[in-house]
Amino acid sequence: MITFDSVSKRFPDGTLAVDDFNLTLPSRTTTVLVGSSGSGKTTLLRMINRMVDPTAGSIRIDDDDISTLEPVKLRRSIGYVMQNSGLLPHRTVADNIATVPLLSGVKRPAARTQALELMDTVGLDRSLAERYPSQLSGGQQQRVGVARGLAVNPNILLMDEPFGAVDPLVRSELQQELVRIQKDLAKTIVFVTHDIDEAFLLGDQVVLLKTGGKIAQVGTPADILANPADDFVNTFVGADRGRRALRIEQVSGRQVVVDGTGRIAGILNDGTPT
Ligand SMILES: Nc1ncnc2c1ncn2[C@@H]1O[C@H](COP(=O)(O)OP(=O)(O)OP(=O)(O)O)[C@@H](O)[C@H]1O
Repeated sequence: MITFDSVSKRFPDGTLAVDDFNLTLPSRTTTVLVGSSGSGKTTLLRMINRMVDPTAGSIRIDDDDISTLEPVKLRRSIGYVMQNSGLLPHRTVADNIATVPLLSGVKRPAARTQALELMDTVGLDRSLAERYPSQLSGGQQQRVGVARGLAVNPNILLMDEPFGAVDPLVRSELQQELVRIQKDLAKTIVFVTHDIDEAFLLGDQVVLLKTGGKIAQVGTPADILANPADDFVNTFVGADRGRRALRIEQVSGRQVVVDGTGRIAGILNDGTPT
């Protein structure tokens, strides 16, 4: 469980990126932070692994106040996946995946074996192990990024717009893959996106943010769709716009999100124990 308790972040130039943020992120579920540009999503995410330290308040992981933990050690114990994958261009796929385990002292053969297993996990053919990032498609690069995030077998996986830069079809494949991986691995995932459809598809808990990290609404996708808190949420969710007029329907015993044209926009987590 990750707990934000009255957390604020003011950058040295005076920007108040996050203003008195309070939230609990339950373990083994996916929390999605969604909001427009500059609402503080990335700042909130980076405070969890101490890439950014708050100027007020505290963050706990289970019972540990993270300000008491050593930042490098903390960072290496938490998976981090970013947009544009952040892969090292002069290292092969296998070496990219094994970066953090190697830094943490895992021996090369063991790290390589594990990297190949992780390629299976994220749906990458092992024959790509010796390629360099520039020899992969954008979607394959993002899969390598996810594998690298999982390489330390973290309890927590932070994902900052990981699928933002790929085309819609590949994006949809990657989203479905993440749903599958999460069903198997049950990590505590914190996922940042601009895209409300992606948020509803992936989130057990969805947090809609306004400027300053102010929470407009937090809840399950079903809660937010059924009872948008105010006009801001309504507009963001697109409840009053044609194609995005999302509603929930039961199909074959599962809850699905259907858009204004009747197209299935996503499947909600059905809460089935894994
Ligand atoms: N290092 C910094 N120094 C000063 N201001 C910053 C810094 N990093 C972020 N900010 C500001 O803090 C606010 C929140 O930024 P943040 O990147 O957390 O938002 P975001 O919701 O992730 O935006 P985006 O979706 O565009 O990535 C913005 O006003 C941004 O300009």
